[in-house]
Amino acid sequence: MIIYADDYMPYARQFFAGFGEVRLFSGRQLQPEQLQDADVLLVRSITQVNAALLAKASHLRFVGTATIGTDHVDQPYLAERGIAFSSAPGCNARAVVEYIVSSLFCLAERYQWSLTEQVIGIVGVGNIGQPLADVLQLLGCKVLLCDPLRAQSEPDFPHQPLEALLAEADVLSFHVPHTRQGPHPTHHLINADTLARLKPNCALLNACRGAVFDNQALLVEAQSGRQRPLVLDVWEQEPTILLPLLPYLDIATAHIAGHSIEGKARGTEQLYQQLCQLLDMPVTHRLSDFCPLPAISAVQITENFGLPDVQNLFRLVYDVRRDDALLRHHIHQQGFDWLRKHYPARRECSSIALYGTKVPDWLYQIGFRQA
Ligand SMILES: NC(=O)c1ccc[n+]([C@@H]2O[C@H](COP(=O)([O-])OP(=O)(O)OC[C@H]3O[C@@H](n4cnc5c(N)ncnc54)[C@H](O)[C@@H]3O)[C@@H](O)[C@H]2O)c1
Ligand SMILES: O=C(O)[C@H](O)[C@H](O)COP(=O)(O)O
Repeated sequence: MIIYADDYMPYARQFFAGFGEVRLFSGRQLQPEQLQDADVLLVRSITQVNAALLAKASHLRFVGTATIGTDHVDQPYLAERGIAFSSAPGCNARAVVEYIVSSLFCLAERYQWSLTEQVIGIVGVGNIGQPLADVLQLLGCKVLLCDPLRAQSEPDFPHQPLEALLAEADVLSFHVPHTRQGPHPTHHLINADTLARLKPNCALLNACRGAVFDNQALLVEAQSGRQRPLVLDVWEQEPTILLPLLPYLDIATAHIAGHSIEGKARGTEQLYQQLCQLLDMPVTHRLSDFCPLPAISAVQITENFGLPDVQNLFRLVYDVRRDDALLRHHIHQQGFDWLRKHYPARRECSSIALYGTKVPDWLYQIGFRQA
């Protein structure tokens, strides 16, 4: 069996070598000729998987993407060809939650907000939006949820229409897939019209897909003198991003919200498990076999620990300002893809065990580990 895997997929050889020969490729450079003998294709979000790419892949049985988003894969085409497909739902959801929480700490410090006084709207309440809402509620924030699809299938889901969030929220964070069709398309949900309906200082955060925000409309608004807090991890037309927007952003990063070591490696592990199932093979590898020890693995919490201290604890694990500085420093010389390929190690809260006789339960609920 020949397995083609993106060269930026951690532990691909370790997980997949038992199935056959693993060949690595560079995500944006993959050509149809390379896939002539491929049985399995494992990609990340930068490879467009469609009829053109797979034209010569006559042996292909399985395509996997080690990502949550699937907008780069033509799934109907795979189904037509009888090629099994799997994504990695939830693999890096924790990392994205921690990216947003870190961004909110940063905005709160910069603008001297009390987070507990902010109304935070979450658009898209799935594998990322729901735990984000839970964490923010544990931190004492008021949260409004918008997810019309969940509202349809779950009668008790506390859905508020987007209109309400636009009018009431002090912060809006988006966690939807990028869609152009269906009853609730998300393409350019934020555009000139919706921007005009927001509170003037409403902060906008996008860590889902670039085209959920009309980037040009953001630039026009910013250049007109209205400067709201803005956080962008994802951009239209990556890797060629709208550079004139950069000076107006509070936090700008290179589509790395989900790039914790755990998040990326879980993606590989989930695809490995899917392939084992498809081929009826036993699961013999686990992420814990490969994941390195974190640099800091334990913290002592005393009885004086309170809500205001959580920001310091959190910053021990992840501080989004590091990634913002990396983008601003390297984007002109090295570029967007280089930043993603050379992303420095980052762990999740679960890598830190908390010790102490009175560790508040909510710290574990936020994601830290029990010693
Ligand atoms: N920046 C990153 O590194 C990164 C990492 C992971 C995922 N993502 C992106 O985030 C997206 C969300 O991830 P997830 O795991 O939460 O996905 P999910 O499928 O679990 O949840 C998405 C939710 O959005 C809802 N939704 C769809 N259309 C909507 C609309 N018009 N308005 C409001 N809600 C709508 C769905 O009902 C669903 O509950 C992914 O599709 C992916 O594109 C980005
Ligand atoms: O959808 C996802 O899971 C994320 O956008 C993912 O983190 C993208 O990272 P990439 O696959 O491009 O490295």
